[in-house]
Amino acid sequence: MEAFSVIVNQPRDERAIALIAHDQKKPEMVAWASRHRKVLAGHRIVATGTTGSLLKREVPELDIRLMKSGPLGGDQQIGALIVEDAISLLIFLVDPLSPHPHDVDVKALTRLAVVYNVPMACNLATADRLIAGTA
Ligand SMILES: O=C(CO)COP(=O)(O)O
Repeated sequence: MEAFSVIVNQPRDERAIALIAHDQKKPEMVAWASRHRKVLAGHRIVATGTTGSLLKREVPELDIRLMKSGPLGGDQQIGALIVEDAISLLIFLVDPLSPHPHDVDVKALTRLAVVYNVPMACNLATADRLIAGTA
């Protein structure tokens, strides 16, 4: 996949920031990305399908590679990028109050972020602190 091949095998400082939000958290993700667009615009970004499409429309200055939608394997694709050392930061705004058919994929992705020691934010407070520490 083209989106994959332009992200893997990058020098470490060109690794991508991964952005994902569950449906109830998508408005928060758009507002967060908009608030931090100056920092984000200096990075490659990879996102799951629906989150990324929304961000492309609402924050057009961002360079976003779209993966599949989460329920169709997008979380797993981003997990694979973590394994390839292609992700510098994972911002995953999860909705803990709704059921998700692909819950096992969500767990697998967050597990890989822990295994590979990728800085990961699952809520806005942590996302703000992580991006503040990103050049
Ligand atoms: O479901 C998701 C994460 O588990 C997000 O996927 P979308 O961005 O395609 O909605």
